[in-house]
Amino acid sequence: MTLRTIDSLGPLAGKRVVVRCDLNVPLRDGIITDDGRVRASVPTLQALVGQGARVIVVSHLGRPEGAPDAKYSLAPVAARLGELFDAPVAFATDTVGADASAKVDALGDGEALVLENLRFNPGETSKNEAERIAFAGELAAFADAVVSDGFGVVHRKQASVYELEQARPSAAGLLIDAELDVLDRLTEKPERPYTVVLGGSKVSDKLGVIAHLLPRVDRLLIGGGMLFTFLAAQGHKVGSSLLEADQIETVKGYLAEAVERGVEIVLPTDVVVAASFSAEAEHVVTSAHAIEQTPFGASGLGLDIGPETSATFAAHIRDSKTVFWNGPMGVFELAPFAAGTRAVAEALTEVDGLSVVGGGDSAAAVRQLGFDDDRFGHISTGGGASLEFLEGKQLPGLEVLGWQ
Ligand SMILES: Nc1ncnc2c1ncn2[C@@H]1O[C@H](COP(=O)(O)OP(=O)(O)OP(=O)(O)O)[C@@H](O)[C@H]1O
Ligand SMILES: O=C(O)[C@H](O)COP(=O)(O)O
Repeated sequence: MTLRTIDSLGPLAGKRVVVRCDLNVPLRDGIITDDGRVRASVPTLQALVGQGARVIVVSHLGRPEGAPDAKYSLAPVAARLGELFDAPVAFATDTVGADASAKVDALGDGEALVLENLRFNPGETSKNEAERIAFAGELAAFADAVVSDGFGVVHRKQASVYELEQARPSAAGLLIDAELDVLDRLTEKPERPYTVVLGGSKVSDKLGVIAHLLPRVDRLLIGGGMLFTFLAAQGHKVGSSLLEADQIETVKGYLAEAVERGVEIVLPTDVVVAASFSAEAEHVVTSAHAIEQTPFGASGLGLDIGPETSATFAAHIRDSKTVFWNGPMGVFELAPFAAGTRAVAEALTEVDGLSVVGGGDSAAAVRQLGFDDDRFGHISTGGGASLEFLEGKQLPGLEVLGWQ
């Protein structure tokens, strides 16, 4: 089955439409450092406003713990949307409280309103279905119809992604549709060699994906925070680098399975190790097998892949016909640790085939490092979501929209 489209909702002029976007953008001191996800949301919102709908935008930002937390406010995002949009964009300081109700009531045809962060409410991410249904019901009270367009979050069974869509007539927005168009090409007979590059810091989320990718890909290149769990699985010490100690046995299993399947898992041979987590920190390039033998000993932190690894990864990428990359190779936000991410991005731009970058921070990284979007086949707004889609999993946020 294919996705239900906005047209299936009938005429929307004068109707209140709640639109679930993924406006989870990187912020530094309250300033948006990459507005890619906001820009990606605009076509759907503009189409709805253009029809005279009353548009109520909902999203999460970061991982607040079910209560208001000023550093995760969507206020800067609402302001940015206002700049990108040809219509006034209001902002409610709560999600389903008095301010939201008053502003929803005041919304005119063809106007837009952003509600405060969904995750300030415990019902959004609750493991308890009844609590999610109750919160979805409060959101649904604002809606005649629901449009789901937060591709980056479709892998989450959360109230606004799954239960809300069942509480009102719902359809997929233009972004989800466009994302699936490209990602489908990666699941249906990708041209080979097919390489997946994994990095980033959501290590436990992404390690789980590897088991499902092994039967599908030819090569996995491992960088970023997750590389240290692989090195530890090979018996190497990793100093104070990011490590998921409880995943070491699982990773040993992946390494063995990869050998059986003839899939190459390519691990770094050198890394950049720093004395502390700071742009000014003293740092050295060292063998990936001697991380604790730098002057920083066991307190050394691996913050990037080294130059030899960058060259190896770049060669594997250039030699592929299909490449999917999720997760920066290092802490690219700090200039001394951005080289690995830059090298991988550069190589992706040289792929003779389809190259896809997925993930909020990965997309932010390539733009921050000066690469134009059009140098890649596609920049997906979903990191974890794209990976789980590529695994061939049924994702809750797509299932409720009719996708099978
Ligand atoms: N060696 C490392 N140690 C610590 N953090 C790292 C390391 N390498 C990369 N990172 C961090 O990983 C973060 C991005 O990881 P993340 O898994 O969130 O990627 P993503 O592209 O945003 O995917 P998603 O959309 O799923 O969030 C960056 O902030 C970067 O600094
Ligand atoms: O950044 C993402 O991958 C999405 O916005 C989902 O965020 P989450 O991993 O906190 O659910």
